Amino acid sequence: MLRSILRSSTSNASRRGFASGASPERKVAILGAAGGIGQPLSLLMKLNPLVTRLALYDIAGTPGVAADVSHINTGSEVVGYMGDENLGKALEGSDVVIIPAGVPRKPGMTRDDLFNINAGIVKSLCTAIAKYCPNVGTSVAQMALVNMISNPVNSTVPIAAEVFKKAGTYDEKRLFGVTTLDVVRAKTFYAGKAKVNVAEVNVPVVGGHAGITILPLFSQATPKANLSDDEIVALTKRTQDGGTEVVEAKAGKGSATLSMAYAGAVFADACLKGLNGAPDVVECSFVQSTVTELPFFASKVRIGKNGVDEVLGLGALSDFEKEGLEKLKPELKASIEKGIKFAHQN
Ligand SMILES: NC(=O)C1=CN([C@@H]2O[C@H](COP(=O)(O)OP(=O)(O)OC[C@H]3O[C@@H](n4cnc5c(N)ncnc54)[C@H](O)[C@@H]3O)[C@@H](O)[C@H]2O)C=CC1
Ligand SMILES: O=C([O-])CC(=O)C(=O)O
Repeated sequence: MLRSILRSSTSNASRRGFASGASPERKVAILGAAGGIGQPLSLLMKLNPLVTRLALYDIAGTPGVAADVSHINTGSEVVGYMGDENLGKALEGSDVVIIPAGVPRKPGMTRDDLFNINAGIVKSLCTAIAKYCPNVGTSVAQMALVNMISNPVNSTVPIAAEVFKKAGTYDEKRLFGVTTLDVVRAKTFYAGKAKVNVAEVNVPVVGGHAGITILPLFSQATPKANLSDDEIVALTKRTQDGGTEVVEAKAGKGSATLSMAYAGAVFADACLKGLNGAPDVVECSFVQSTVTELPFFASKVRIGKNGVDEVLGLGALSDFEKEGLEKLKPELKASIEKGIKFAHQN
């Protein structure tokens, strides 16, 4: 896996940076870098050759994580920042800001049960991003690409959007909810059931990032396989419950961290490639959208030099997927509205 990230990131085309002919300097900041996701994600971003500066921020523990990661003999410079007073320095000049800050679930909790704590954390971090991150090297102030991992993603992304709107820095092309782990799981589970090479599998996952709002489109999965309706129903449920499967297995010690760090690294790598002008960078992500009547929705997104180049449509859906789409809308709508309301009232 590590090799595949490295290989994909070190192809000659990526390293050349396409448009400029030289690999551009890229700063990545990780907020929540000392946590269960943050630490392995810091490691994976240190291995990414598209990164030249890595800023590791947390309220505690980052000096140790940064010292440790900084000894790895790859090209990027690593700096740890701890405490609110250093957040601005961590953020300044960032091209991509990844946010895995906040509390994880325990068995019996939903992602929405994290709202009360994580909404405030995300709001304060996004307020700082709006203040410190507009890149100043360009004629137009441009926000960093924000990769939101903190749950509940269905609400934290709308919160971020409202914070940026209030600050006058909102650019809908630059805000991404990270739903890559749903795709990673869908690929793994499909490959196992269909008995195909997992490295060749593609499965779009649309909707949101909680329970039934996670809608894998196995009818579009490639390579094609003749799976029964019952097998598709079971694969769909397992993908939707993938997070809970890990929460229960960890039995009170948190939620997915290692697979999430991998997924976060894949998504951040796609953002860096897009910024650098690589062609055809497409990943699923929860973004501002007109694909359905909901203001935010996860679907395939083409990422380019300014962030979202194009939000791709859903394509042909099976009857089972059409039903799943209608079923998820009320929950997703409520989660989005909850986030917006929180941002307005706090
Ligand atoms: N989008 C997705 O697919 C996934 C999202 N998650 C979510 O990611 C979040 C983090 O999960 P873990 O890393 O397992 O939790 P963790 O508790 O291990 O780490 C969270 C880190 O955030 C830090 N933190 C808290 N407040 C902060 C603030 N104001 N500024 C900066 N850092 C702050 C903590 O000090 C801690 O180091 C959770 O909300 C979890 O639900 C987890 C897995 C998948
Ligand atoms: O389930 C959780 O709480 C963490 C998460 O979002 C995931 O693993 O997909």
